[in-house]
Amino acid sequence: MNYISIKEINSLSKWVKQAIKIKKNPLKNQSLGKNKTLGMLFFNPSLRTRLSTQKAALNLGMNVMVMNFTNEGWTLEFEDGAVMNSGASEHIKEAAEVVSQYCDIIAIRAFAGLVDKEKDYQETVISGFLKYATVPIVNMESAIRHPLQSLADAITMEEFKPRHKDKPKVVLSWAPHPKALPQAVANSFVEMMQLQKDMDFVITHPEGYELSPEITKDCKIEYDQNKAFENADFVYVKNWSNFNDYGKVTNSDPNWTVTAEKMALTNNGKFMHCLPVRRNVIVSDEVLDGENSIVIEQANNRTYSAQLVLQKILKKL
Ligand SMILES: NCCC[C@H](NC(=O)CCC(=O)O)C(=O)O
Ligand SMILES: NC(=O)OP(=O)(O)O
Repeated sequence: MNYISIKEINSLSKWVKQAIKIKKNPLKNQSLGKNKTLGMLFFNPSLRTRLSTQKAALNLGMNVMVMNFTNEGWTLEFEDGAVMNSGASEHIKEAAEVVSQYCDIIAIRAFAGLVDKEKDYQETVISGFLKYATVPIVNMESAIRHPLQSLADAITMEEFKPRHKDKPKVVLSWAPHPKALPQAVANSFVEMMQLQKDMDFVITHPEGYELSPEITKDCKIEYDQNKAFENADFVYVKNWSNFNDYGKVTNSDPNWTVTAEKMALTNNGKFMHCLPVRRNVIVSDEVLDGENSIVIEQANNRTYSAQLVLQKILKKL
């Protein structure tokens, strides 16, 4: 079993219940991972993913090895048949096969390059590992998906959803950012929302900032952010760079920053963000530090989302 996309989940509600059970007693399965090794490979920075996934593995009694490819690994070649006479020192074929001999599970973080849309949307790095590794692969944010994040988001919404309402309203809102960021978090959030049975979902972003139509499919899009926020129970905020004008920042309108005035339009809505977040660019201090901000608990749930995934994989080894 691999965990590449939220689509690996057969029943989201069951997985969320199981994760909440793990959260109540995280050390219950400490012998499950005994003598098993998790290898975590990072091609980009991380705080939450690195520590929560490691913590999850330790809760299961696993050994953990972490490697940063950015400064410490050989530059990898991903193209079959490549003549390797320039930058890359090692082909993914050997690298993935070798790492598989040391690890029982390999977890990978490899962001989008945001230059070549086709390459990013083909998931070159994670697909290379899937092709050549001989052990299960876990996605710790790939070019286009961040499924450990969106599972943690689903856990968090279950914990904080209003009990009296049949169909909570959830808004995914774009917000400005000075750098070009990947679409992965937003994509996986959308895919997770498509698995939710009883929630109203709307995406809001400036015109021209549409996500991949293959991912958003039948999702409701509202270009008026204020309208989208009306009566929302959860406001999930994230910047992404332009998908059509690929990887470019074509809008940095500060009117899209989430402020207390905007949150006042919601149904006492909870503020969510995957973190790290740029204060007073994505969201005002007032909202982020306010009592309806659930970003810290959201980050806490990363441990239980990772632990559930590792637990399921370990049981199948
Ligand atoms: N893993 C959570 C988000 C990671 C990444 N954010 C960032 O790179 C923010 C960097 C900055 O704000 O400088 C993203 O958007 O996919
Ligand atoms: N949310 C998240 O994935 O955080 P890191 O990038 O710090 O791991």
